[in-house]
Amino acid sequence: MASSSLDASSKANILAEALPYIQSFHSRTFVIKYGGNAMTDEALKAGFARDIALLQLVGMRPVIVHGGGPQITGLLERMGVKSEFRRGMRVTDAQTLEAVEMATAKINQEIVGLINRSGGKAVGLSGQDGRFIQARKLLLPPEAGETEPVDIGAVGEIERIDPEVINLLQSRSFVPVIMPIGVGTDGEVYNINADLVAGTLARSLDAEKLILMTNTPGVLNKAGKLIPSLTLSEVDGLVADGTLSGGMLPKIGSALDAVRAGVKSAHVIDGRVPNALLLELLTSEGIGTLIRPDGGPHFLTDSQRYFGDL
Ligand SMILES: Nc1ncnc2c1ncn2[C@@H]1O[C@H](COP(=O)(O)OP(=O)(O)O)[C@@H](O)[C@H]1O
Ligand SMILES: CC(=O)N[C@@H](CCC(=O)OP(=O)(O)O)C(=O)O
Repeated sequence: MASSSLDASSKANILAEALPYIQSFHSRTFVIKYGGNAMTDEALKAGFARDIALLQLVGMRPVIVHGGGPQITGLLERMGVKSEFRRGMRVTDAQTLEAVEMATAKINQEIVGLINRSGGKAVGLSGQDGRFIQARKLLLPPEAGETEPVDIGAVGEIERIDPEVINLLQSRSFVPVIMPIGVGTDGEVYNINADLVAGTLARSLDAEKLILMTNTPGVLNKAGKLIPSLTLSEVDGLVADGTLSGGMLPKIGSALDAVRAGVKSAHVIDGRVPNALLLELLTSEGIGTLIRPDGGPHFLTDSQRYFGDL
């Protein structure tokens, strides 16, 4: 946010602008999804960790859910395995699941380490810890030409999130850093899209905001221009006319589910912008796309409907 080239008065103005946000967001929970596509650069990752440490130190309660899609794909390539996706979900056989666990665990510890080195207090966990992300096998509803639901292996959908372990960590001022792995009733391990974990978690924790950090300036219109603000009902049209596609669909589905469930707003922001989080949370401008309620018709009744609509 502040650059060393700024004079003292500009720096003071920036701090003064941040103050009301720091006051009103004190003790509030922010679920931040850190997408694999936003963490390609080491300096950016370190900057993200510093921003998280700063938010924690001023009394806010960030909770991080990270992805790792490109990193998982990279590891599989090195193992000589080609990645396959169905409707945005990775087809996950036993070998792929192993790679998902390895790659996401590595990212998890890297983020935890960077936050801790920046003066924050972070703890890494997967949905297996305390069984807090309870999942079941996801079967994709049949589309045109298909008669049966589609089985894509060990991919999970969330049955329930038990927020107890997160509440406990937050009560002791730790920042939870969560990898997108869920557990079934018999201990089966599931690979879950990280956007879906973040959206459900934001609902369970009654978060102030859900912030989705990715590799685009926000939600773009057909001409490629940033849409600064969207209401729930406006999103329907963007899905119907194909403006939103691919990785943006689970993101928007999660954002809408969260906002409909009472999270005050969701934001899609560009994680490649230095200090993107601070700009979004502590300045009047904000960046990216804000998604907010409108009292209009609801998009997506549940994640099943999202999968069915693809
Ligand atoms: N209307 C849209 N606006 C912005 N991005 C879009 C849109 N429709 C599709 N996308 C795609 O969604 C991608 C972000 O999702 P994804 O690749 O899954 O990122 P992440 O790893 O951060 O979850 C963008 O890079 C872009 O290719
Ligand atoms: C089921 C499924 O597709 N899971 C994702 C989990 C990681 C993820 O969501 O990473 P990003 O947020 O970086 O895309 C995967 O295997 O790629």
